[in-house]
Amino acid sequence: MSGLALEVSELSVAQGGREVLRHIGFGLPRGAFCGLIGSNGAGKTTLLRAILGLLPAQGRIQVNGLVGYVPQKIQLEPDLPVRAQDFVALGLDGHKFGFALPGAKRAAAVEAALRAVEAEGFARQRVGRLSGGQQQRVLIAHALVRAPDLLLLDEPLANLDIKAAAEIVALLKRLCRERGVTVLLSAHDMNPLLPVMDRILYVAGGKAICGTVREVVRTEVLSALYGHHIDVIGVHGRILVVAGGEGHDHRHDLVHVTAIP
Ligand SMILES: Nc1ncnc2c1ncn2[C@@H]1O[C@H](COP(=O)(O)OP(=O)(O)OP(=O)(O)O)[C@@H](O)[C@H]1O
Repeated sequence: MSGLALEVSELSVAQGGREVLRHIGFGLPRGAFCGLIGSNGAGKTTLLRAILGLLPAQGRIQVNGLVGYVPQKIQLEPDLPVRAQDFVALGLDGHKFGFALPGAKRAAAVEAALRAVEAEGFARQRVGRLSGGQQQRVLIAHALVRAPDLLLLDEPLANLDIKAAAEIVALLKRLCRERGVTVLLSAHDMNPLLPVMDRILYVAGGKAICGTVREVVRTEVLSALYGHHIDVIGVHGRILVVAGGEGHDHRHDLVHVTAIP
């Protein structure tokens, strides 16, 4: 059996008639924590949706196991009469499961997923009334309840404060370590992920490069990816990735990084 949880080669994906990703390829080892990093519009959501088979794509995508997905920006109404534990149980009813689990097994699966994200304490509260960080835990438990091998998360740290984001990152890292789950998590800021990333998958200009942070976050590597000069600069214990060049749109190209491990 392959030691890879996900293998992608020669993948091209178009959105609205435009090729957003062009001939990208990478592999993720089982149990790896991989940050999918890129500016807004770089194609992170497109890649995750292609892996899920939700978008037509050219090339090869092989997922070795079951996939769980935490989509971007779910809005949960405060008055939605659904408790956190009920929401997690809905994860068992996905069309791919095909049959209903008996009650006791169902309850045990929900309980295990809630425990994995340390959400037992608010399991009986209405999901729409939980804090952003608590809701994110419930969304992860919803994706975890079928015990996926590969967990895809689309910008799960957006809208969280630094502490809540760090807690989510730590619990995801624990899932990698203790359960061998492979995590692919998209973010426009790699900063909060630096302490945990085994791999970084950096997307820019329709291309992608995958490796360790040390291998990828380098002036020459990112310059080649962007197709113009990039500086990776250390400032006050942080590292800035700065894109320059005449006629280039600078708005999204400053990425703050605390340290290269
Ligand atoms: N349904 C669609 N129809 C047409 N173009 C689309 C569609 N969805 C996305 N795009 C375009 O594809 C490109 C990649 O979008 P995508 O959402 O994958 O980027 P992203 O890296 O996830 O960015 P963000 O962080 O802003 O979500 C963008 O230029 C976007 O405008």
